[in-house]
Amino acid sequence: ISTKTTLAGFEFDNCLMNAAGVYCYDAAELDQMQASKAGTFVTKSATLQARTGNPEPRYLATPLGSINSMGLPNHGLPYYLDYVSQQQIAVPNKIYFQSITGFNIDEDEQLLAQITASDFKGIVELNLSCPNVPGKPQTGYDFETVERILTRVFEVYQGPLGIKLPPYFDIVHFDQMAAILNQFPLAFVNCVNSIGNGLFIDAATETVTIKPKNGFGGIGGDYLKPTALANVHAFYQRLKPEIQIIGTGGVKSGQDVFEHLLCGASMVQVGTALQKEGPLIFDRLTAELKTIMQQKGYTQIADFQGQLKHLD
Ligand SMILES: C=Cc1c(C(=O)O)[nH]c(=O)[nH]c1=O
Repeated sequence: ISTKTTLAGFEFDNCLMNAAGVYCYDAAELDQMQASKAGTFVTKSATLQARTGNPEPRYLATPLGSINSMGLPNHGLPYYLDYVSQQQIAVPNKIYFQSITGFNIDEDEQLLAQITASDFKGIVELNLSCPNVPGKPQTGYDFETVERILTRVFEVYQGPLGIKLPPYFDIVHFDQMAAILNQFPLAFVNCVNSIGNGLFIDAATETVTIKPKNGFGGIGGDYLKPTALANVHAFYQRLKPEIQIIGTGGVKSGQDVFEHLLCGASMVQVGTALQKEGPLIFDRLTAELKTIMQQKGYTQIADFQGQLKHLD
């Protein structure tokens, strides 16, 4: 039974990896991802300059998931390009993901120019959905800006590239966004980032639980899964077949992985549960997925990928 997958023309030994932002901030965390059963890793979204991020407390694990307002803390793009460059030598024949996010279209272009000038051979994940930079709107909810950014991106960058989207909650938005994305040679669309600006409070102390933005932060975990599956399936149904789907959101069991694949994902990312359990989670998720496949008589992901049945 194989859980390998293909994305952007590359084969990965396992269809599981981390979600950007989790276990990918520095070399120590990325080394743990590299040593895990994950098929590959994505770096923390990188900006032109290193950032310390928002004041703490800025992350809280909750019984059903997590809330975060990290504020894009990262070591800056050169740090991650150096790390991936080393890994491309240390562990060759493996493709890595570099997440990037600019604060405007010119910064996106500068980030991509740095990647082009480097020896990076992997896949770029352009984050259009960071909900936690005060005063910065969710690019993914501004359709005209998304179209403008993608037009510029594909004018300047020739390598494999996909985007990380926020969750959408309206069928019309799936239609409008898919119509925009189908114009571009995207390798993939990653659905979804956290649900922006949720609020988790402590009734005992009558207080919010994270400091930034008066306690408002991105929501992950169990709360997110139905929305994540809907976004995966909606874009799987609407996008041209050349644009694959990465499924992210609410994955903490082999069944959750199976559901994302059934909805149309080609790769599945793990965030909140990885943060809680650590990289050994990939051993457990892989084993649980294989058990489900075996019970159903499947030997490879292609046997069931995207084949969610509707009620006619
Ligand atoms: C890159 C910023 C993000 C952050 C963050 O750094 O606050 N948190 C998220 O849940 N999603 C993001 O995309």
